[in-house]
Amino acid sequence: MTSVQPASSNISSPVRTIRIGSRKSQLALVQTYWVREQLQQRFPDISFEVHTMSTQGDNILDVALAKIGDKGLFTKELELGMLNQEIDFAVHSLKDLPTCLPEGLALAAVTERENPADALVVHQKHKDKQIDTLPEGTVIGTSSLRRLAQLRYHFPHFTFKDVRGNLNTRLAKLDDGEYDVLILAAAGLQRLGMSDRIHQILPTELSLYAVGQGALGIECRADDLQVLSLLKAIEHIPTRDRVLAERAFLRELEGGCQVPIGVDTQLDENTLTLTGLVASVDGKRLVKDSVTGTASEAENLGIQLAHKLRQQGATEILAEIFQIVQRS
Ligand SMILES: NCc1[nH]cc(CCC(=O)O)c1CC(=O)O
Repeated sequence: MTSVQPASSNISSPVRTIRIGSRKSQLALVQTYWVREQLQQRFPDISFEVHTMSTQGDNILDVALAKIGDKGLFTKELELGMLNQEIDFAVHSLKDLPTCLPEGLALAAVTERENPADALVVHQKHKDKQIDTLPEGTVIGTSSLRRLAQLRYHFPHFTFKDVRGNLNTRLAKLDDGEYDVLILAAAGLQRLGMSDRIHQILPTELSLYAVGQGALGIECRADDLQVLSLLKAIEHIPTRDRVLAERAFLRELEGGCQVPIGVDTQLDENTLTLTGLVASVDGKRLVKDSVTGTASEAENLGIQLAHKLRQQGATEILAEIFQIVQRS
C-alpha cells in the first residue's frame, strides 16, 4: 500500500513563507492583521508576512468616486501583485472587490461579517437628533451614490455633499463643521474601535447596504491550491452564502459599488432571503423586491432578483446612470 499524507499535514507544512498583500489604510491594515492572526493560530508553523501597496483609490483623493467609476480602484495593484508572484493573497473589504475577477484569480474565502448596515454619525450639535428628525437643509456627507439615492428618496429636503479621504479625515471634516452628519459603514467604525461614533444604525427600510459590506474577501491565484486550502479554514459559511447571493445580484445588474444598488440578506437555518433595490441618483425612482430560497442556490437567487427588478424598471434606471457617469 502506498502511504498518503493527510491533507492537513500537507497544507500546514512549512514549505514557504506566505506573503499577504494589503492596502496601507488603517482599516485595511487592521483587517489584514486580523486575517493573519486567524491563520497564524491555525497554522503555527507557517510564516505569514504582510506587504503593503498603494492602490489608485488611495492616490486619487480629490475626484468624486462616482466620476472615476470604481472597477477595481482599490484592488487592481494588489491583483497585479498576485499575478506577478509578489504576494500570495490579498485581503479586501469585500465591498471594494469587483464581482468579476481577473483571469487567474479567485475569491478564496469570505470571513465573518460585521454589522453590514450603514450608520449615521453626527456633529455634536445634532446629538439629540435621529435621521428622521434632522432639520431641512441638513448637510449629509457621503460619497456613495447608493446612500445618496436612498436618502434623497426618503428625505428630499436634505443637502448632499461628497466626502473623501480615510475615516479619520472624514470624521475630522465632520467635527470641523464641514458637514452636519456623515453616513458611514458601521463595520468600518467597529473595526477601528470607533463604535462610539455610531449615533444610529440606519434601518434597512431607509438604507439597504452595499453588496458585501461588512465582510472581508480574500483573493488569491486560482491555481495556488496550498493557499486556497489555508484560506478555506477561516471561511465563514453563512457569510459566504449571503454574499454569493448579493454578488450574483450585482453581477447580473452589471453595477459596480458606485451605482445605487443596495441589498439586505437574511439567513434563517438554510433559508436565504435576498432583498435588493436599484434607485435613480435623483432619488425619485426606486425599485425594490425580494426572493427567498435555500442557501445552496444563493447565486441563483441573486440572478432571479436581478431579473425581477429589471422587469420593474431597473434597466432604465441603470442605463441613465451609465450615461450620466460617462458625460461627467
Ligand atoms: N468604499 C470604502 C469602504 N470600503 C469598506 C468600508 C467599510 C467597511 C466595510 O464595508 O466592510 C468603506 C468605508 C465606508 O463605506 O464607510
